[in-house]
Amino acid sequence: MSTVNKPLIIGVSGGSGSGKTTIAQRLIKELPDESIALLQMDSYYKKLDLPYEERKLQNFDHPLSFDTDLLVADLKKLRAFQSIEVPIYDFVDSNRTNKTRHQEPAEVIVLEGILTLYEKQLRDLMDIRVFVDTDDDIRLIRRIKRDVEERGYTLSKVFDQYLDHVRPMYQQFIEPTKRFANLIIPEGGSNDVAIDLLTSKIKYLIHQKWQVKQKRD
Ligand SMILES: Nc1ncnc2c1ncn2[C@@H]1O[C@H](COP(=O)(O)OP(=O)(O)O)[C@@H](O)[C@H]1O
Ligand SMILES: Nc1ccn([C@@H]2O[C@H](COP(=O)(O)O)[C@@H](O)[C@H]2O)c(=O)n1
Repeated sequence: MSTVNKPLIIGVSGGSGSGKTTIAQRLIKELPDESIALLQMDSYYKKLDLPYEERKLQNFDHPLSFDTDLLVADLKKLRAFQSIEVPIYDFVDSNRTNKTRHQEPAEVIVLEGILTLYEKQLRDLMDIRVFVDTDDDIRLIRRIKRDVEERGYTLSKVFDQYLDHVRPMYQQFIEPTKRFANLIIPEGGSNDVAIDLLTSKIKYLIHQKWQVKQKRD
């Protein structure tokens, strides 16, 4: 399939709390005239057949905690302009629900998540690869706030999980994927220049595709 006949796929990676979701949402806001679908890798955590007490102790920062096969298959469907059923994940229950949400295909797909640049199969589907690079202390502060306020975790649970899983997995698997990025964005969602550059590049690529299509038709 030629690049003209497929959507633009943007991968946004970075550590937990780096600002990936904020960047993805800003892109959607800055491109009001484009059809954009946001896909979050968090939706693709594997279903765990374990009691709650064991589930919540799992390592959710390891590549094997994701159903990458399903994510790759869904991304390929979106790339072929087919709709998908995205699994719905419950962070409070620490498990995938039996529910899904319908996702229509779009001209631009933004895939956001801690390990989006880890799997070659995913990287190969992307037109632009972004790594959001935010200092560890800032990411930890944001994470404490979010997990306590939104996910009902205790401070002790947040600290244990950070030291046991989040920090070592970031160092082992997530941070090394920076070298696969075309664009590294320091300070995440508040980096207006980086957002402007990214938005302009996306608009340029869409325009280019449109021009090739016009010439061909
Ligand atoms: N530049 C920023 N300044 C202040 N707070 C921010 C900034 N970027 C993100 N946040 C906040 O930090 C938290 C984590 O950001 P989010 O975009 O969800 O990160 P991620 O998706 O990488 O985990 C959110 O509460 C968000 O509002
Ligand atoms: N049951 C779960 C599943 C995941 N996490 C944490 O979520 C982080 C990834 O999401 P971000 O939006 O922060 O990028 C990841 O670091 C997991 O530790 C969790 O705490 N519980």
